[in-house]
Amino acid sequence: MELPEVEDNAEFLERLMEVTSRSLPQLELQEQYTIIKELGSGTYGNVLLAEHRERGTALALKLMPKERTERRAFLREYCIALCLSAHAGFLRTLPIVFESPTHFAFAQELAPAGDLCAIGLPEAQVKRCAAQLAEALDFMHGKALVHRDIKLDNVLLFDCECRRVKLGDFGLTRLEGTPVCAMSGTLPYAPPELCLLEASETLELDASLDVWAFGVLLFCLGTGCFPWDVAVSPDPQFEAFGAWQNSTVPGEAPAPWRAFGPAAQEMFRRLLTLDPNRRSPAIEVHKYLPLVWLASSLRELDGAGGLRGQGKRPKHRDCPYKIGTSGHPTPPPLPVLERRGGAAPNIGEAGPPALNIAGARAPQENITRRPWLSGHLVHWVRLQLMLC
Ligand SMILES: Nc1ncnc2c1ncn2[C@@H]1O[C@H](COP(=O)(O)OP(=O)(O)OP(=O)(O)O)[C@@H](O)[C@H]1O
Repeated sequence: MELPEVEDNAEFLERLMEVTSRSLPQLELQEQYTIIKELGSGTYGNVLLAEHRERGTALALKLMPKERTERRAFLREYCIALCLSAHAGFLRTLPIVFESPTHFAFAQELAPAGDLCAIGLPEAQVKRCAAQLAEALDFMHGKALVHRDIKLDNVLLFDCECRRVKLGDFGLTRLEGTPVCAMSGTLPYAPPELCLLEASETLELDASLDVWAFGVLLFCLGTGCFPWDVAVSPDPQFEAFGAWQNSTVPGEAPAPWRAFGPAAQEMFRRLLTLDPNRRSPAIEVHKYLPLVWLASSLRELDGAGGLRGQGKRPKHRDCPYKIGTSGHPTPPPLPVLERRGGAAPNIGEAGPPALNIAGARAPQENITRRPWLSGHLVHWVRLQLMLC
């Protein structure tokens, strides 16, 4: 039996969410996993480091309180995360999903080096991040998905040299064309077209929104600072940048942008084009990888933890592990297991839905990938769709 033809991505997502919802185990807290510590928390929930009691496997468990989370929102985030797992640029989502009386939860692979908030990186590492994130964005944009929350906190590290970084957190991800209101997304990363929206207005989602946030993120990585507080007047940093962008013959770049050489300045002007219709695609960053990014006057600072410009600094964090003599990162020892707040939560294992969104663009070739759908996932999806 073939998978049914799917007319469009929205319909496919809806069906996948429906299938997942019907097979979602409802569990009391049992004795399957031990919660070790909190890895992070955000607006929508907590991410915990958990360990399977019998197998000893560690994973990241995203818990979303039911009192603040709509069932549909949880299902959407899980299904999109699972779909994007096919690409090496995204956190791998595991077929472990459940609801308890108080929470929704799903599991993802553990990113042992945390997120990208330890910023101010040497040029080589910034470029590594840029290359991998551009691939990831190209992949999801090719599937008409807009992440909407590109920021340092949502880039997860698998080593301290940024050889493997992945994008996570698909809580705000929607299909292109979805109308969104003002103030969705994180302020310093929000593009002007979003910042300028009136409360009564909506904007049709477009990949260019992620590209702008990607440009801001790369600036943060290179300098250790945000380029502005918010991308509208009268923010002085943004006004100076806007004037530079609008000038027909661009003169000297505003001060913070002089940390970069001409090639990187051109790249930033393309990623941060004020008109979203003329903004370059994220993948165009690849064109600039062979060129020097830092300004020649500042290159001696490279490798000393990055540059330090002016402006509002993103938070900093120490790298949780050292690079071993082999050149490979040495994972940190797991913390001593300790149970927090009584019984450890239990995690149910549901059959894994998987998603092959219609209209997929061929992925780029220069990055390791898992197959889009493995054999048993195809079998599982077929079974579920037969039962629909
Ligand atoms: N797989 C993982 N491995 C290690 N740490 C993780 C993992 N997933 C998330 N984290 C940590 O938990 C933090 C919060 O995760 P996440 O962004 O998914 O939560 P959120 O509630 O959706 O946050 P936000 O408010 O940004 O939307 C991340 O910034 C990161 O530090």
